[in-house]
Amino acid sequence: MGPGRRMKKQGPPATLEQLGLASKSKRKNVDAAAQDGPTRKRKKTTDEPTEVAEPKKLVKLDRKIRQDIDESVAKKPKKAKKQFVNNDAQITVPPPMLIEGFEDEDDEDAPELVDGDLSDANFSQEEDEEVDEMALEDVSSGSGTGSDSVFDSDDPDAGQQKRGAMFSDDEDASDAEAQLTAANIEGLSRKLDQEQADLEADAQAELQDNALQTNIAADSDLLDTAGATTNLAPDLALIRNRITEAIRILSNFSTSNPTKSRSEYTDLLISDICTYYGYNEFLANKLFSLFSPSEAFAFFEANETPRPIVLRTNMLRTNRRTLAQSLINRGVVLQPVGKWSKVGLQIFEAPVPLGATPEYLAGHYILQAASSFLPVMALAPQPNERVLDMAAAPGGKTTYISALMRNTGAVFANDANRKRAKGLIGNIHRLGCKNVIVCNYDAQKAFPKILGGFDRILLDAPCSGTGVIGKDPSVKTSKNERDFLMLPHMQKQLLLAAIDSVDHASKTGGYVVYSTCSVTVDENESVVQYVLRKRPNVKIVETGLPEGFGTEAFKAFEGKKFDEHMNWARRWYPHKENVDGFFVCKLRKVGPSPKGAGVAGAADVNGEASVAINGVSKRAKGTSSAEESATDTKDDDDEFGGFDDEADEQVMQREERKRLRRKGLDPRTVGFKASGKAKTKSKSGSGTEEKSRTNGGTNGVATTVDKAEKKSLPEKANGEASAAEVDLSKVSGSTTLEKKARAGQVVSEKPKETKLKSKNKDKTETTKRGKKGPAPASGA
Ligand SMILES: C[S@@+](CC[C@H](N)C(=O)[O-])C[C@H]1O[C@@H](n2cnc3c(N)ncnc32)[C@H](O)[C@@H]1O
Repeated sequence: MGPGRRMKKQGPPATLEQLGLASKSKRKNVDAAAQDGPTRKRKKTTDEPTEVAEPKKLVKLDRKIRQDIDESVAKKPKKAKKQFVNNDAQITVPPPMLIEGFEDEDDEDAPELVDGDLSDANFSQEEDEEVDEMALEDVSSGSGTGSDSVFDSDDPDAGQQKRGAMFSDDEDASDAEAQLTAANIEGLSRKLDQEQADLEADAQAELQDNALQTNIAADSDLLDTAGATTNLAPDLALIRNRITEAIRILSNFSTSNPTKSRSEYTDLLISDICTYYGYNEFLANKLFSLFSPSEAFAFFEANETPRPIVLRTNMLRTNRRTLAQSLINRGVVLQPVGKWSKVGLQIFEAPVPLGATPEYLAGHYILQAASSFLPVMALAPQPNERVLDMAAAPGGKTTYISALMRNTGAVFANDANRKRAKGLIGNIHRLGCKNVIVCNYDAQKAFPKILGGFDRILLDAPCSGTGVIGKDPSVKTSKNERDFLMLPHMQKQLLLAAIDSVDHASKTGGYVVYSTCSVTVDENESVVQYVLRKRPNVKIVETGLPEGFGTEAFKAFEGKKFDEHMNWARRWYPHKENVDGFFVCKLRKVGPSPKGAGVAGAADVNGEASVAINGVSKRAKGTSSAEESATDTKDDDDEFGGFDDEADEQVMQREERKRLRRKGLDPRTVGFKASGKAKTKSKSGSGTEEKSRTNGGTNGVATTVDKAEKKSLPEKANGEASAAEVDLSKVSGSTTLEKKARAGQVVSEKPKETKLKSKNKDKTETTKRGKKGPAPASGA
């Protein structure tokens, strides 16, 4: 089997050497390894008999041509057969060799394979088959329900070309085709050439006809909008010339004697990009806006080919050197993916299906896009931690996390899509991950409500996939304006949930990594900026990835300014690093989330979701819940200092006055003091009566009223109702809209009957009191 499409077209991703990051001596080693591999492979490839490859090509021929072939075969089969030499005897398996370029440091991460580990690798055959079948089936099942519009950089289905390039289709070749001889092929080739020439001649004649009719053929101005697209089939060569010409002019606008305005050239360029590469106009505009014209061209060009195939060594089962050697023995041509990774191997040629080698089946590696190593490296999970992979299927990153933790601690691998969550299980088994718990929740709603207090969280968010167009060209036409409203909305919700679920007091962590395989600002910097605004207890930290690898994220975009440390987040592009487009941002939680954060951020985005009923801490990990509760009061003033306290106080006082009036009390007569009262309310954020007393309830009235209020609220199984109300004070610092929404929710938390009752009561009391004035305080 020859090199696949991507192997022929793509070079290796830029290594750190190319980025000027590696020492010269190490570079020599890598080069040596790279040279070694291809030489061996070439020998083997030329030795292989050609009849293995040829029938496969012919599978695609149409029926008429097949008939021709059959006829031809019938006429002279024997003569042709003679021309073949059976080279089987000459095929040699390269002897085991020690490969260079795999520094000893590779082994640093290799676990000591103790008996237990090995026994894992040695499943009984039956068990092996079962698990592998499941893994292969699940992994190839692709994006399932609910996530059809979202992308996974490692989804094997998203890259069908990849499979095409790596897996033999020989089984499909029919018997008749298998009998083809070289002579037939030669004849067929001549026939096809002739047909092709005829077709071209016809097309040319047709073009000339059209040109005569429309009188546009001899347009000398390349950048005239007519010409290339007026015909039924666009003249792609002309359009490409126009694209390069427009880029040349736009790149040196002042000196290139333009005949049109800059925006006209830009419009024409984008329109041509749509025609030439097949993007919808909305997406072409969005992507074009990220780059200079010439860089945009490079980006669109790079999207025309998939990225190189990369596999990740599973350090739970083996080490990279051993794995590389085994695969080289099978004729695979490979080299380390770059200095930035100790576990990645880039594949140049593979005469065997990489998804079915004994090493694959034994879980020694997983096929995984190089860029999808990056979020896990940034997350840097530590042994014995408690980690959540919030959107985990099919598990490329989960299993890497598990390996970095050396099978200790606990990794919760969640995915909202049930089918995909099941697929996770196959990979987890195959790779021998014993510290992973798979769950199937909508992370927007579930975390931290059901589980929180994690040391680290990875949110590899569902996204539009604009970074993986090379793998899935359907993105070019399927993503529209609506997607870029819906997806960021979901991403914001998920990221808020992640932040609220991590333990800021974790001794080893307290980190959230946000990543997408999209390059749009809406799904990346804007999402991070949004959560920074909503959660001032979070800050951006450096990813810890090698310097100079990737591009700094935007600090400003189209007039919007982002956080001063947004440049610590990183972007990767197909045209720059030859990896899938990717975004990684690492966040550190430095204080507890607001009380109202139990159902993360739900209120502010859609304005109607419920206020957090329960705080993070109540169900979070034992210690952290206590710690969060304990630090709540302490940290309120410092950690949430960025909140607009004054505005909050006004809202709270207004609410308090309303509440007193509903109770038939006159705020003035019960000693309601605007600021003091608000403070009392704020400090009662823990939801406990005691707390509101000790935290400076100005007088007994506040506590009494709280009690009365509690009674009027519906009893919830876990006594959460009152927490819902007091949460309001903790969710300060949000926008006016959000506050309004939240204020509304607090009210709507109460059952209608209660409101009605309360209204009636007000009425009754007012009637009773008449104009005599408000009821005395003691009546409360
Ligand atoms: C980019 S893929 C994750 C790829 C995965 N991290 C890996 O490396 O193998 C995004 C995943 O998010 C899941 N997803 C979408 N919406 C979700 C939600 N609300 N909660 C949890 N998972 C969700 C999708 O089913 C999809 O599997």
